[in-house]
Amino acid sequence: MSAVAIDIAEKRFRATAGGPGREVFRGFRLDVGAGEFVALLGESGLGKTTLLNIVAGLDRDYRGSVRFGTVSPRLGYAFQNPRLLPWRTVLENVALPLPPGEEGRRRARAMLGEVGLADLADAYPERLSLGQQRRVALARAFAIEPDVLLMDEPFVSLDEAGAARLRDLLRRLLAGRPATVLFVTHDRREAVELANRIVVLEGAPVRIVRDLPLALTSAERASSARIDEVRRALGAQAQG
Ligand SMILES: Nc1ncnc2c1ncn2[C@@H]1O[C@H](COP(=O)(O)OP(=O)(O)OP(=O)(O)O)[C@@H](O)[C@H]1O
Repeated sequence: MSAVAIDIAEKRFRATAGGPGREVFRGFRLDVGAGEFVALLGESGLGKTTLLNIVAGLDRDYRGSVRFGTVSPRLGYAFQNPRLLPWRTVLENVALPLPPGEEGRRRARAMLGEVGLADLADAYPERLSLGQQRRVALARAFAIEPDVLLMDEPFVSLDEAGAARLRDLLRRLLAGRPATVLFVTHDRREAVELANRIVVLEGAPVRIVRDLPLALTSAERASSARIDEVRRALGAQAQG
């Protein structure tokens, strides 16, 4: 049984005074197996965020269904923008999805330690660099020990070294707490380094044009030559 079975018969945004209506999905299906790390690649404005929002249950205005392999799965969501609450401390931001009280704060503190930000627990988000804010967002997404983790370009706008450090961190976090991951990116290198399945999307409406399983060893993932080879194999459809 799939961990996530997505079946979107139709999703459209209605026309508003500011713009035309748009059909984003029609007859779209994607099944994700338990423990898979699926990278979703596709052009800007295609519908990738909309897809994650539908899976997360944040957007219910569509025809179709999203089914999960477990009853009441825990969903973690790392948004494109870290979306930290500026009036809450770093610790309070990580504790947000946890039950209130001392146990939640203890878990949030432990997560902050795992992402290397224990020292900043009492700071406010405005003091943090973008890379640190993204670490906090990761800590918050992992704090609930998610069964399914949705990630929307979580490392965009960082320099290459910063993004590489966060990719390492994500791998370490997942090694400790395996989850099924849907990871949106524009970056083929990032997809090849992280994923064990790459799904290339085109549209509109969104359709799957490549669905590539990747069984790379960690040594192969660290090899630029091997990564370039897979990037080429992905073809011209994917950017990055
Ligand atoms: N609330 C909304 N109302 C109307 N149109 C919307 C709304 N949200 C998204 N859209 C439109 O739906 C399409 C898909 O948007 P979405 O944000 O899902 O794309 P995306 O693939 O995630 O893009 P990017 O890679 O740039 O983040 C876009 O054309 C967008 O303008």
